[in-house]
Amino acid sequence: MSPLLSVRGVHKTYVAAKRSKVVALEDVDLDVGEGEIVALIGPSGCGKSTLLRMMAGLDTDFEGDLSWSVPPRPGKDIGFVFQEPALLPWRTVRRNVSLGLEAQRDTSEQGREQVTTLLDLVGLTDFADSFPKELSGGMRQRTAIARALAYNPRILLMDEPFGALDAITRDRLHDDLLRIWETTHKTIVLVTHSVEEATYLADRVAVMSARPGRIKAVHTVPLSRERTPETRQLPEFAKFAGMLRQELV
Ligand SMILES: Nc1ncnc2c1ncn2[C@@H]1O[C@H](COP(=O)(O)OP(=O)(O)OP(=O)(O)O)[C@@H](O)[C@H]1O
Repeated sequence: MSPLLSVRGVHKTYVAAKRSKVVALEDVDLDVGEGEIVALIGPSGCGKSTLLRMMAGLDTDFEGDLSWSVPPRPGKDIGFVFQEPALLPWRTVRRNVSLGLEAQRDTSEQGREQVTTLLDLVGLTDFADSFPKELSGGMRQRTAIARALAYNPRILLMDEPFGALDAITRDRLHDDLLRIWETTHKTIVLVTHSVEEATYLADRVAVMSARPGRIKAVHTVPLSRERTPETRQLPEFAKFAGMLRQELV
């Protein structure tokens, strides 16, 4: 079966201040299968966010090919979650989540029900009428995840979505994301700095090397798809995370 997204021979050079050039990505190849969770890890500045932004269609100024089995419809098929949730402070949680639907002028009953279902899925039903300032960091990020899912994108691109959270909240959100995945089977590409996060969440982990960013290796996570807090205690978990850590040095 052909992958949902195929990245082939991608090069990206930024022209920075004073016309100095930064080669951010060099000869990057990567496949992302339908329904797969792929983690991108690598040292700071290796081009993870750059690659994700290309996948999102936010950066089209590069060499190489990025092809989709079914081309994504702009504003509909790609959901993006950033490290900072960037919610609109004057809108309630429900109205932040429904933002994408409103932008598409979707005022259907089905759209409203989808928002209600998502609020339930991310555990925010009781906070639907709260404003962002009344939420914890984890709740804000849950709102951002629900917002990205509201228009039912085919792929969810997440750029260090849990990086700003404390360890306990982060672990909880990992389980929330896996629960969402079990319900939706969304394709997810996740940028992270954490080898544990990559191991716990992903089917495959792409390890990138330092500048210029290249894909050094792509590993299949040797764990069953069903991940529970006990998974973190398994010897295979520690061994795989340890191997990733070694690859990053
Ligand atoms: N708009 C830009 N103009 C010039 N250089 C840029 C720009 N954006 C990124 N870069 C450079 O491209 C390289 C890759 O940046 P990118 O943000 O993709 O890395 P990253 O792996 O996501 O980093 P981090 O893990 O620290 O978030 C870095 O050297 C960065 O300085």
